[in-house]
Amino acid sequence: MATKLLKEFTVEEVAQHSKEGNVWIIVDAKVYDLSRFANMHPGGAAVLYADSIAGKDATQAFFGLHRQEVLYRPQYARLQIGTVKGEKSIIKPLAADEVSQVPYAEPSWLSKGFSSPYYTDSHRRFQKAVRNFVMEVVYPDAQQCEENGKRISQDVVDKISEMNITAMRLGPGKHLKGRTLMGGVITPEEFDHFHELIVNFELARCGTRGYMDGLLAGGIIGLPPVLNFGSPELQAKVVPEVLDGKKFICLAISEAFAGSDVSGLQTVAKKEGDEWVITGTKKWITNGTFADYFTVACKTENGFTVILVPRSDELSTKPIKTAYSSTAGTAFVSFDKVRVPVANTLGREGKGMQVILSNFNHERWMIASMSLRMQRLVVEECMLWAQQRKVFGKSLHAQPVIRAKLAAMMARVEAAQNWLENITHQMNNMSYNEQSDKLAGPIALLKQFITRTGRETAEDATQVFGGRAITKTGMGRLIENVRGSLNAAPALH
Ligand code: HEM
Repeated sequence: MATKLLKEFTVEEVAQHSKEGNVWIIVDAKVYDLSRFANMHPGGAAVLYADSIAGKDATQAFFGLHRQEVLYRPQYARLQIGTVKGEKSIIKPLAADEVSQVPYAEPSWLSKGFSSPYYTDSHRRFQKAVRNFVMEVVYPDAQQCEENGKRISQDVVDKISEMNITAMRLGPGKHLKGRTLMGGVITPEEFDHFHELIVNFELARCGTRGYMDGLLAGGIIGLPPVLNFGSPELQAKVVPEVLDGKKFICLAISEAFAGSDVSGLQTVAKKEGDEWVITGTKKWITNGTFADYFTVACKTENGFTVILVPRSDELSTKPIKTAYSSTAGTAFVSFDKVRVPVANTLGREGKGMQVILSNFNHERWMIASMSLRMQRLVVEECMLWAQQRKVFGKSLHAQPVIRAKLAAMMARVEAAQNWLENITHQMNNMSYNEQSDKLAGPIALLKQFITRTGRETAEDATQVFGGRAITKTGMGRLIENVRGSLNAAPALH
């Protein structure tokens, strides 16, 4: 709504409208006519007729109870009928690519006056482009799917494929060759693991944990074995289909019989001529409900073998209800004598454990980075809420107990960020094999640390937000959503 076209009212004029059926209020120098809305107000009509609210400046009361974005939703924005004469609004919505001014809401390299040895102009250009894209294209879909549990919309898949976001989430490498990244804002040759970290961070800012996995996370962990261990023919067919968003792939390792104990897997592949015949089940398979390909760890005669299995009549998936939104597409997968060519073997027969373990590094690094960015989002939410919310006559922010919690949250994200950036720098300077050899330990420790700090941050945020931290709407919406994933970030397969 263009503010300048609206009428100006004096405070006295607004005060004339303070009764049931005729109630105006002021919020941040804007005048709202709530006469007809009152009966539909989610917080009830009565609160709007209170002497301290009706016909008055209700800015403080409003921001003590609502998210700022409430006022930007079209159905509420149109309740504004004017502005207050001689007063100016202070609160402005952030532009899509704008950096938050809330302390510690952004990694320090994005904050004014800070420098970093890791990020160049290329990363800065790239970060702006990715944030803009995520806020405009991904964020709205994320909010919707998180709520209704539907899988990511194909329109968003097409757009992220056009930007080559799925390809970039696999890290730097040959799969980027000839691809235009974020409309050409950087070249494939420039792209490194810090660019990739930026993609993970910006996506995680959607603050929707189910959708984050639904956002083709299955492919981020399911495609690398094809890229690194598949035959050239298999790669030529499968990689473009997946990176262009035409087909979906997931990683199928965990079973009801064996989760983290990979060596306990019971899905069996038996060779018959030039085919594998696969029988067994897989559980907790992220994106499995809509995947076209399954990167499957199987027990074979001489150890473990990883095999690429296309969906077929003998392969069935059913959704598993989990703690987070079903938009993630978490599946139980059954293989009933599924036949696939031996040419679909990824890596050497009997050497599947190497394929599985080398894949874990990148997966853990990705999960750690997304979890950390969500923790920073929680810091931002808590800081905003602590400023807005008044209790015992002062803002939450002025209460020592709350300040101590905020400080602890900030210290944790800063510590983890520094460690993560150091490891990312090592990844930039090591080959895939060197990373497998040298970084398995550091990355596993980092993930353990970040998921642990997530738990502590979730607990602190719950105390800061009180009962709101367990409601799916309103002020505590984000805290409620991320609580589960911060509490525990298991593997995705
Ligand atoms: C432009 C005016 C207003 C609009 C558009 C509006 C809209 C909303 C919405 C959408 C909610 C649901 C929760 C959320 O999404 O944040 C809500 C809740 C609520 N609103 Fe308002 N509201 C307005 C003004 C006020 C005012 C002036 C008060 C004053 C006391 C108030 C008190 C409440 C309360 C108590 C709740 C329930 C909060 C909770 O459960 O935590 N609202 N309002």
